[in-house]
Amino acid sequence: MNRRMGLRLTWAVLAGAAADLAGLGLIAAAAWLITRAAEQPPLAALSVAIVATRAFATGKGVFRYAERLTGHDVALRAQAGTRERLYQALIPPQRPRHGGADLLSRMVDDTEAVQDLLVRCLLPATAAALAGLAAVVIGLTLLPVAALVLVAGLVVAGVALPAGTAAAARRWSARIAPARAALAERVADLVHGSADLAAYGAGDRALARARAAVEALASLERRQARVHALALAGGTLVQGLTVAAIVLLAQTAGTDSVATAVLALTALVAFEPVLPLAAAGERLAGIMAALRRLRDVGSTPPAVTEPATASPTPPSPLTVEIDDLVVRHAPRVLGSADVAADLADVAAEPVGGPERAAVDGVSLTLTPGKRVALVGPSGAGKSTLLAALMRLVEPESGTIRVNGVDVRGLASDDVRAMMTGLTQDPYIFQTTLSANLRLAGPEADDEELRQAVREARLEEWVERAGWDAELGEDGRTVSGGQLQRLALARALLYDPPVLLLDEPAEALDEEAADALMADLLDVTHDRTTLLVTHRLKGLEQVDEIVVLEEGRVVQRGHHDELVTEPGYYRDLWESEVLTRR
Ligand SMILES: Nc1ncnc2c1ncn2[C@@H]1O[C@H](COP(=O)(O)OP(=O)(O)OP(=O)(O)O)[C@@H](O)[C@H]1O
Repeated sequence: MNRRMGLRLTWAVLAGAAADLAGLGLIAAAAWLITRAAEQPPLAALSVAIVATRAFATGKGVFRYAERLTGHDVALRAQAGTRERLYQALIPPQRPRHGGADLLSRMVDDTEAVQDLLVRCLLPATAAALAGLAAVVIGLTLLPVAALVLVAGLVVAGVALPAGTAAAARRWSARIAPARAALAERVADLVHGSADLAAYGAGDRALARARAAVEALASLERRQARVHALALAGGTLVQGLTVAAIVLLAQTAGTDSVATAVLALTALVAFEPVLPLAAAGERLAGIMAALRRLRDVGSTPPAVTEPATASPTPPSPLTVEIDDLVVRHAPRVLGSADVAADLADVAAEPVGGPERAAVDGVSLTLTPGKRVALVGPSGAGKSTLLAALMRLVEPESGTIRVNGVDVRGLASDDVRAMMTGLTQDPYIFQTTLSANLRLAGPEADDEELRQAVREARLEEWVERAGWDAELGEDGRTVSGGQLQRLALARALLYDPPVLLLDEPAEALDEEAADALMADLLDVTHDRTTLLVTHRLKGLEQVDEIVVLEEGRVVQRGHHDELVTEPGYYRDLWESEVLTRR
């Protein structure tokens, strides 16, 4: 927290405390005024109390307004700062530890916890402590033993009860968080899987499971609400007992009626800011869990380490040399990190043993204008190799050099400016078709856009739909083939010195895929390209074909050589030829 925030927070605390003190003063002055007035003294004897009562009444409103204004100002600023830091923590590619929904909840709910920490916990607790202190001082001046009773009551209601509610909330959240996560999963299944559930008549069963999850959560929440209500009732009981004890003590000590009234009413009012602390204690448990989750996102290490001082980007033309590269993915994490954080003690467990290397000693050279095709069965490590080239994963060993410069010495953004292209899961944004393309070329003119669209064989659709057609989130309003071609057009528009293409013909029908591959092999002529593909037709045009299996290069060469060698390539080629007949 910087100095200005600290200052704003101090003002908010002071305003809150002043409002509570004014409330206390108002009751003390009013109690004195009423009881003294009953004794019918001359009016002059009451004038100070009358003015004080008015001043306290006005002051209470003004200070409360000031507290709300400054308190919310400081809390909203703190929340905005937390959100900004979270965004910044998310910018560098990370190991995928949190899913989209989980991150969204951290972004929205957990950052609100920062606001609640200040507005609902820290400010009220400080103001309540100051008001309590003032009430005790008033008590000490009138009847010290009553002040002691007041201290005891305030400590029970303001410290013991909130500590109890915080502990209970921690225990309850350990039971409620998994129930809530289970319900969220059931609802997500119902929403996203509605078409499949309807197709197989499984809707009723899924609904019954969701209802059971609702019931389980509701039952836990009802029990938690009972504990909450008991705690609040306990606070009010302590308040009543304290006031009764003070009145009794005052009467036993023979205190006059004016002082007794002041003592009793001051004690009553001193509890006002203290009683909500039981609810604040309960909220505090959730807030601490949210802050832990935020820290967890902030502490997620970036997927790759940036150099302390980045080397300058080598000038084109570029030669990329991959030498004995080994890439191993981090073990997958069991369950939602969110739930794990809520349970606090349940550490996120890696599933299974250490992962086998996804890329295991691959060497490959891309000279300017050379086209290399990477083929291999699913899970062979093709996309992982592309991810290593784009600096999205850190290799375990081996090197990638561009014109002799190790990519680890370059800023990862600079590496991606040199080597990038079509990724395996392209994302289509909820905006117009042309804006989706311009993502890869904000400066591109209309002719460049049209050329990229032509090269990706997207012309017909663009003509039909129009450049301003609004596309749905994640490309939900476009077909799989259109989505793939749009992403390809993006890559072609960006036109990096080394073009990486991950299965460009994926999700297209045979004819469209053949046509796209033929065009692609045309447009990549003389472009340095690394092409991951499952289709072998046309690969006789590329300079080298590398066959990967279980992360290792098992065959490499030209199409004509590979179709004569027994192995994955020849088998795939034969089955492709057979299906084309
Ligand atoms: N983010 C990840 N975390 C952990 N393991 C991963 C991750 N991504 C891929 N893997 C694993 O690494 C191995 C190689 O995966 P990769 O996606 O590179 O294969 P691929 O050859 O591109 O497969 P496909 O042709 O199906 O796309 C697989 O065993 C896969 O399960």
